[in-house]
Amino acid sequence: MKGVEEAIIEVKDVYYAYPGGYEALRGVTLEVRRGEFIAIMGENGAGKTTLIKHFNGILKPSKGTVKVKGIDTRTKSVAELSRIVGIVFQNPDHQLFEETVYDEVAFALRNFGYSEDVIERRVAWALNILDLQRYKDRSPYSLSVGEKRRLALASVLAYDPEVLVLDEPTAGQDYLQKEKISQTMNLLRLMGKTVVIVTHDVEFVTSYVDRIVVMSGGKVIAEGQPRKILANYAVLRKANLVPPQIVRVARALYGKSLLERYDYLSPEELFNDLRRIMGNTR
Ligand SMILES: Nc1ncnc2c1ncn2[C@@H]1O[C@H](COP(=O)(O)OP(=O)(O)OP(=O)(O)O)[C@@H](O)[C@H]1O
Repeated sequence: MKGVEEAIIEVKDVYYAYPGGYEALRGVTLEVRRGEFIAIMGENGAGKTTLIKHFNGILKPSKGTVKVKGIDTRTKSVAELSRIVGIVFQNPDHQLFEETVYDEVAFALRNFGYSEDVIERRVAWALNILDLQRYKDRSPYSLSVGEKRRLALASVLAYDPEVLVLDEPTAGQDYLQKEKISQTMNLLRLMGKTVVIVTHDVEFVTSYVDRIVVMSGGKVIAEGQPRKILANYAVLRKANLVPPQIVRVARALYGKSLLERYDYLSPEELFNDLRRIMGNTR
């Protein structure tokens, strides 16, 4: 897909030092293309959250540039950029302000001046998708952590930004709710959205992303298709990531040297390949 879609976010040689002086980004260059799903992975403290905070201008680079739809983020307010790039942060408590779940999801829509009937439809749609409709009259603070995280996602989904950035979307979700998040990913794909997911969840990314960007020590240390990155033990080790189960099975079967050749991402791929090798067509 390289070179075909236009870049919607362009990060060019960005350095960022927090006020205390700690340099959390040390020369990051990255392009996110329209309609692409990418995962940013890396060990704790690698700089992932610091990087995504540059996407809607909460943080501005100390050096280098970040452009959103060709516009330098230094020239726009966070409110303006947030209409294009909606971020769902790791800690939902920082994003919930309203008295009811309904009002929480309606908040941005009211700010953007939508009519009440459009707001009502959009809120119901987003709450349904994330299995929160039954809580619509409750206080956001009465929800569990997993529910609060889904509520923060519903709020961003409802106002329909072009790019959605999700920081650890599957953390704290049980199996069923993880499925809800997965369905939401499929929906976003159908809607042609651009999605950036920050995650440590190697199993989750195998199904949803076109490209993985691996960060370590404030730098991008590798990027590429999931099947290449997730079979690269050296990169994964550097980023404190455990390879997906299927990669571990393939390594146990074929050994380290053949892992590049047998870069399965699902049990079905491995099974079909085994059938092919064994000549079993039943
Ligand atoms: N407000 C701050 N002031 C000073 N240093 C900070 C601040 N916020 C983050 N840092 C530091 O910057 C580095 C990068 O942090 P960041 O939150 O971007 O990492 P991360 O890759 O998102 O980690 P995690 O996987 O734990 O969420 C860390 O060493 C962190 O301690």
